[in-house]
Amino acid sequence: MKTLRIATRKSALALWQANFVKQQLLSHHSNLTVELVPMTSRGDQLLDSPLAKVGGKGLFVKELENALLANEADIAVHSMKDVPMEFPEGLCLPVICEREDPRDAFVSNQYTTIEELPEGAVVGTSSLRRQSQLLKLRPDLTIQFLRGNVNTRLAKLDDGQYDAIILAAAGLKRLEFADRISSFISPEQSLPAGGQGAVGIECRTTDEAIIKLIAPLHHAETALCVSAERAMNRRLAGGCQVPIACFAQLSDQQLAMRGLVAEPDGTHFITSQQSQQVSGVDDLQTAEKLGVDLAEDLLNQGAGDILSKLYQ
Ligand SMILES: NCc1[nH]cc(CCC(=O)O)c1CC(=O)O
Repeated sequence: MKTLRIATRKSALALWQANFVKQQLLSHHSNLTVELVPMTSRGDQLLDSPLAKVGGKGLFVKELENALLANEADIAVHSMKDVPMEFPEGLCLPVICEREDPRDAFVSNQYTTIEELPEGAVVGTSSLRRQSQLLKLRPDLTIQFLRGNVNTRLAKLDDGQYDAIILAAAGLKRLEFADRISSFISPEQSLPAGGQGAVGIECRTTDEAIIKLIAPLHHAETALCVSAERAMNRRLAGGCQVPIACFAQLSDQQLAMRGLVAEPDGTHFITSQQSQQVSGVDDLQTAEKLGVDLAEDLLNQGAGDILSKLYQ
């Protein structure tokens, strides 16, 4: 076939992910040529306002989806955590690659762990999910707004504006900043966002040849876990940046999942934990049911009240 065009955002992490997909494709198809089509998303332009206020996470994928629909690119590479629950007509996401470390990471130039931070220390994050879980552990901390790509956030930490910041371990590892990680935060202390650490590939639904071409990059176990997580988010309508967290893991045909909805100030937490036997890594139906059941358990415990207050 002709050159395969990959739509990508221009941030270092997005380019890393697009190049990763490119290299994987080249290793499976020796005669293929692949080209990146870098573009700026609205999410990248509006770096000074909280994502929830500027329209949620669809902002990172919309421009790339428009490029696919306009046939200016053939596939788009996304962080699954930024991908909304519904796809525009004509597009699908048939491939989810193997997950990198799903945990949040604590990054500081002076302190090793959250526990070690002095009373009233300033921690940078703009994620209500991270904020609520930090404040639950340490109600004395001051959470300060921090957005921008991974490199910008590290530079702001080094500027001395924060005592520590929280970032996804996956992004730091991929950009070779693993040495900046002071400690990994366990999922029990900071439950990740659905899809965190996983990269997905979106394309046109009718492009059968392309769907076949990218199929070898699919990692069924990751897709199973991420499907459960996305099903929970969809049931909670957790499209925007809200304090919703979940994490699914497969071991011996048993898919185990934890989920939570929290008050941003960390005073009220609703959590649920469930598991389901799956028939295999392709048992997406059971995975999605697990996600929905978990969401319904959270709603039965009152998660709807927290969420509707936030959406107002
Ligand atoms: N919201 C931005 C975003 N989207 C994906 C990642 C990290 C990498 C990943 O989850 O795959 C990040 C940065 C962060 O949360 O620190």
